[in-house]
Amino acid sequence: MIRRQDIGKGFPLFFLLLAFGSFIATYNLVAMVIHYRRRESVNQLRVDNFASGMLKIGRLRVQRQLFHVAATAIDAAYSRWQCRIMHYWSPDQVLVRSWSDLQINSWPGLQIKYWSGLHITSWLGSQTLASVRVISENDSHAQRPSRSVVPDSRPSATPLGLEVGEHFHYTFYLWMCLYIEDYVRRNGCLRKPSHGLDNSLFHIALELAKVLGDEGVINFEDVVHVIMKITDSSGYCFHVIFAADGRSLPECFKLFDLFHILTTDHQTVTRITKEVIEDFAAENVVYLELRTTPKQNESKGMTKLSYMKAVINGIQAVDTVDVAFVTSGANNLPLSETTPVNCISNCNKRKKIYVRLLLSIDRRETTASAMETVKLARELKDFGVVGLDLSGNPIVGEWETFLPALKHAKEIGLPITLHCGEVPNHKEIKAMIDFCPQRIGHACFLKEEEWTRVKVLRIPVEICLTSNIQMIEHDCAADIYKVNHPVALCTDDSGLFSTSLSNEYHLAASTFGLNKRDMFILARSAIQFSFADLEVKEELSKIFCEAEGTLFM
Ligand SMILES: CNc1ncnc2c1ncn2[C@@H]1O[C@H](COP(=O)(O)O)[C@@H](O)[C@H]1O
Repeated sequence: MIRRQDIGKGFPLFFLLLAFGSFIATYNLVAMVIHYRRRESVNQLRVDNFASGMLKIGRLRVQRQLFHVAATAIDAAYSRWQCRIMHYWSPDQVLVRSWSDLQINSWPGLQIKYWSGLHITSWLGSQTLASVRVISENDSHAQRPSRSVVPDSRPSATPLGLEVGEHFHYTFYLWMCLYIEDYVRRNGCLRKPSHGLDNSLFHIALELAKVLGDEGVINFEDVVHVIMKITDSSGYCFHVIFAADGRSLPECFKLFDLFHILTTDHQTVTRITKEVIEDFAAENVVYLELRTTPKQNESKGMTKLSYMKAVINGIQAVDTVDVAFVTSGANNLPLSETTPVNCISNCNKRKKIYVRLLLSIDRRETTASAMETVKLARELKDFGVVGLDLSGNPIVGEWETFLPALKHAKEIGLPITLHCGEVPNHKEIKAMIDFCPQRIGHACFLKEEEWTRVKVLRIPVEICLTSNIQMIEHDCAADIYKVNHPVALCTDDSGLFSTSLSNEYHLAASTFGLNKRDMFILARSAIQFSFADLEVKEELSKIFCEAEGTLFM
């Protein structure tokens, strides 16, 4: 028999549960409304087929600044519940190629099966997620399934992450909260998982780093953390892979050094170049200024010239889009094996991308080596090389070392862009501004008076929002944008920072408060600051003109 007293005792608990239930229901409702509002506003900016392409942001609904990968090692009810919600909220699941060849070495036995991007709204908050399926070998399936045994098909209609099929023992949830960066660098653009791990050079980087570690060339343990940014947390979330978060500047340069050891053979250089261009073209980028440091590597028979030939071969190897990179009169140049690739025919059917190259002088170089790069740039002027860049670890090297080469470049009419103010070295910042380069990049640590001079001299600024998060924090980027100072959005090292140009525009839209037309104008204005010749600039203007008609009819 239930006593009156007991009923009285149960009441507070009942109300508590009722209140909690109502809270969750209200939260979900509000989160859902906010999510769809956001989604609508982003969809207003959707310009997937935008001929000029720079603004393709439809797929980006990323609000957070960091990139996390959380992994569940169990097929618990909680995970299932989350998967259900993930599935429910993801009418537009995206399958990003098969990752089935990936083996993550630091997790022996795991093989990624597939990946898909999702959006989740729950009491945990509204987030963009992705699910990665991996296969374990550490179980009754002692043999690693061969490719044919593991079909590459996308998941069936069952909610993602729920089917614990023959080979599925783990479900990974990726809290994909990408963040922003800026201009394009070849090695920094090594493909990352989001582009398909079959091709991931990060994967190769790990493999090769292991080999080099075994050979005693590097200390594997030192670099593996930088490559994978491993963070071990307890419980069901046990890993973070390929995270872009928290990589410090010195770590970035450690990674660059590793890339250089790993990728500095002709074949890899060609491959990376091709992939970078394809990735940008896939984003509808119509003009790509790719910068790279010509490298010498005696053990591989590599000279700065042969390095550049490998880059040019990479440009030529692109077959998914038409690439225009060779200027007229190229036939007399020293690269006899390079055939000009241009897209005159079929342009309406195939995407076309203009690719131009900037040769970087690394801050570790000597004056003589910098001078060699300038001469090479002049030699390759008709092979898409349009200018020079000074980059590299900002705490290494002296401005005076590179000055003679840069002065020479100026004299022979090669445009120059400088990594300026990546660290607060005001003596150098002043000298760089006084040099009056055609553009500066990064500009994270400029003082008020330095900004004033940049503005007075109208030196265009390459804004790399992801890479230079300080520019957002200190409102510099928004400030210079608002006063109509010439700026160009760039990606810096898209692979390293897990970004894309679309992502940069998306970020700029939220940082600067841009609407679709503002973004269009911002993208178009970059034409004048590009180092392309007049002919290309006119072509680009035409593309934008056509796009304007389509976009703002
Ligand atoms: C964080 N922002 C940055 N600041 C300064 N230098 C950077 C950079 N990002 C890239 N590089 C420079 O570009 C090289 C990689 O491309 P390449 O091997 O030349 O194609 C790096 O080694 C570094 O020197």
